[in-house]
Amino acid sequence: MAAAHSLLRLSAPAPASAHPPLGAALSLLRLLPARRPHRLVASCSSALPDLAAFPNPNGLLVAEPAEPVTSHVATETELRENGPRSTRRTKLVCTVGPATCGPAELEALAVGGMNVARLNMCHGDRDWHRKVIDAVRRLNEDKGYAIAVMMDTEGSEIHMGDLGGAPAAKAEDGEIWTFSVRSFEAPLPELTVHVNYEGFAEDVRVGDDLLVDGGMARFEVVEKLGPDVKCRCTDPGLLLPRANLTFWRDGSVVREKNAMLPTITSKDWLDIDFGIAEGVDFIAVSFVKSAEVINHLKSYIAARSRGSDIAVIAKIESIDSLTNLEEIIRASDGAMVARGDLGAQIPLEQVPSIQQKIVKLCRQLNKPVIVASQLLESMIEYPIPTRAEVADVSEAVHQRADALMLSGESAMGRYPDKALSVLSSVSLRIERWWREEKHHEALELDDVSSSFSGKISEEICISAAKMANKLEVDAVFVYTKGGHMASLLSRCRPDCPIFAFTNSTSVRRRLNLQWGLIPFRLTFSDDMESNLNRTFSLLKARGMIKSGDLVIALSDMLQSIQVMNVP
Ligand SMILES: Nc1ncnc2c1ncn2[C@@H]1O[C@H](COP(=O)(O)OP(=O)(O)O)[C@@H](O)[C@H]1O
Ligand SMILES: C=C(OP(=O)(O)O)C(=O)O
Ligand SMILES: [K+]
Ligand SMILES: [Mg+2]
Repeated sequence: MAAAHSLLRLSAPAPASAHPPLGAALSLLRLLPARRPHRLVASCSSALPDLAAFPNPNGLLVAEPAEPVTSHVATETELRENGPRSTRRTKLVCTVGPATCGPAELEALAVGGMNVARLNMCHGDRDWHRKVIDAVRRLNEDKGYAIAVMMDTEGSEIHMGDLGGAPAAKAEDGEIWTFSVRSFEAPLPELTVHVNYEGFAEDVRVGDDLLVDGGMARFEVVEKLGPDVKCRCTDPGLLLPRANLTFWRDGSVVREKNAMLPTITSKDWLDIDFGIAEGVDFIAVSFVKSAEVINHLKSYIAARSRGSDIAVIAKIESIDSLTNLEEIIRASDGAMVARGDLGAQIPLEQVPSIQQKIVKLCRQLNKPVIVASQLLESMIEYPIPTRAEVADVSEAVHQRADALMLSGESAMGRYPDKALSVLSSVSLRIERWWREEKHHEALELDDVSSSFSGKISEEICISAAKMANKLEVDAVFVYTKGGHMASLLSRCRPDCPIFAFTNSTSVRRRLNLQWGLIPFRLTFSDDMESNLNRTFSLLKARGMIKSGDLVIALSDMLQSIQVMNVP
């Protein structure tokens, strides 16, 4: 194919004096690889088999939409109320559980700004999960939301059994409890709990500390009797059904044979099949230890789900993952700082610095990152958070994480909507503070792409983000087929909303997790003029932009940047 030059066009229909920083933007343009040849995508017709495509007067193929642009009710309301520059950039993930699985409760989360609904396969059966997925899809279709679904695998952690149906059990100081790998009929014998992991009695030693839920109750191993391990309670506390167990020796977590447990169990594979069949958007893999398991799952998904591209999120919560962090994140489509289990596997005081490291690494590698667990733990019971929780949420927003997650707060807490609204308002406030302080240029980003054309997209996005900040534009529009250009732009964290248009429904839902992106599914062409006009009218009709707004438009087909006022 003949090499063409990058299309680089800067059109400023308003007088330059109306935008004094324009000169600065022009100087930025010199950074762009405008003189380097690269391939120009000729036509998008082959990517639109379901559409009637016909030549327009310019000889370019224009596709008529087979379905209308998808709307974002919550975002539209935010945009109208706050103006485009001050919409929330940090995305919100809510774990759905008994407190929020009804249609009305789910809708309340949608109204509150939930971007992704998370299903934890540790709990509930597949029928229950199917009903929730259906309810989310119905909300999207009937009420115009764009909520993605994330399935989170159970993995092979060591946990207690169901307590024979009891809601909880209290362990008192000095009591001797039996932790046993034997199965029991309900009701369980007194002071006895079942442990799900066969090798448990072999792995522990007399003198080890046994922590329930990372320390909510603590025991010391005093005697081993075949399958039974006798333990003395040293920190009294409440034992909850299926509570997580870790045992510690000389100040670190013990991983004997349990280090050999598979990351994805046979039950997880069945759940994954279920997730593929139900068309979930993300699969979050618990207790990832290496990149191999991610690569394996990605090829499995590619072989089973033709076309629909499910993103794989690595949960960083196992001590073993910390030595392979970069390799794991490179292999994944995103990561989660799963502080619940992470904090039970490493000393708690190490969690904050590891969180910061993972968030930074993900941004360097252009992967979305979720900060999860106990952000607003006290709101499971109380209508307001602690000051310390607000500071924790602020820190995650300040670190520019893509998303924040609620667990028990939304799954089984008393105030799921209030917890979500705290995440939303703290995000907005911290983002505004960041903007006022003009912090956006802080992080220097290394190259992520290995291909030349990828590097061009990267440079375009970096320049567009700098221009957006300097010119204080109202929005960036990005037209992207596979979503890559949108994520590269989100990675630069520009100080304005990013409207991302893609041909693919699954790409659109995936983009929902990424910082600052407001994704739409829309069939578009190589003719930027027509794309712009159509999207301007659509967003104007929805009150999301207005005539005179200054915007930047990018396209990954033309690898172009345009600056213009909305007509
Ligand atoms: N699908 C569900 N069915 C019942 N309870 C759930 C469900 N999902 C979550 N929960 C409840 O919410 C709590 C917090 O959720 P999460 O943090 O995701 O799980 P875990 O505590 O197992 O790590 C769980 O301990 C459980 O009590
Ligand atoms: C998010 C986490 O995983 P789960 O809730 O599945 O234990 C965590 O451990 O922080
Ligand atoms: K899980
Ligand atoms: Mg976990």
